[in-house]
Amino acid sequence: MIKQIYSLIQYDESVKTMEAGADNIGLVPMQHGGVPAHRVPLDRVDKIFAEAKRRGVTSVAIMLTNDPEEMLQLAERIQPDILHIAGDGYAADAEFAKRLKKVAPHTELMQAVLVDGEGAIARAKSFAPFVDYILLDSGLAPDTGIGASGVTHDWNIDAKIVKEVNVPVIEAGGMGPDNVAEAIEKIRPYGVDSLTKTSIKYEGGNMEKDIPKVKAFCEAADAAAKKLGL
Ligand SMILES: O=C(O)c1ccccc1N[C@@H]1O[C@H](COP(=O)(O)O)[C@@H](O)[C@H]1O
Repeated sequence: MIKQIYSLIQYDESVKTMEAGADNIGLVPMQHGGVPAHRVPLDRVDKIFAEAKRRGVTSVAIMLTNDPEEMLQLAERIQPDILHIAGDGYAADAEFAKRLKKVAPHTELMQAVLVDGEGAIARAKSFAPFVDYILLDSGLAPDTGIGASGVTHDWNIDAKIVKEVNVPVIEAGGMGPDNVAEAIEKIRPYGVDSLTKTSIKYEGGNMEKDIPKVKAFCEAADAAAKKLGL
């Protein structure tokens, strides 16, 4: 079971998050869009992703800008393992996937799908022919895009998507140590993702990872997957 942990900001907390069991680490490289306090300067992104590579941890860069040209420039500059598109006004298409391969040949593509009703099933299916992963998430906010809501959505829809879409699915949205096992049992995803419930949030939008909670999340996910033989 892949455990994907967002949103890393500092180098030290990134190292501790990897040590706590994260398989994928996600962050917001400096760009137009997203929560300002979460944006990471590119020289620090390089340092964090180099350490991830050294440890065999997958690096994920989330795109909250709605400008595909800015996304491609960032992908070319950063060369993340996965580019995660989650803006409120632009979603990946086949042409974008082709262009991404040209500028970042080793970068895989992950598209966030807002699960706001049964219509999410058709949306997820429409991305499947050209993305490497689908991430199912909750909450759409102007400027900050799909996710970071800290709330769950209808897991029955997610379970249908996992069965019907032939692409690995990462489950996100309000996931934490308290509910990750239940989500895995119900949805049977390829991976699970957590931000809010494994972070300490401060006034003004600043936050840091809560390392004991990251560890508890990873352990609970692994135990649930083992129990189910996943
Ligand atoms: O990571 C961010 O800063 C971010 C900002 C804006 C939208 C999405 C973002 N991250 C993604 O949202 C999920 C779910 O968050 P939560 O656990 O419900 O709070 C997060 O893990 C990222 O995939």
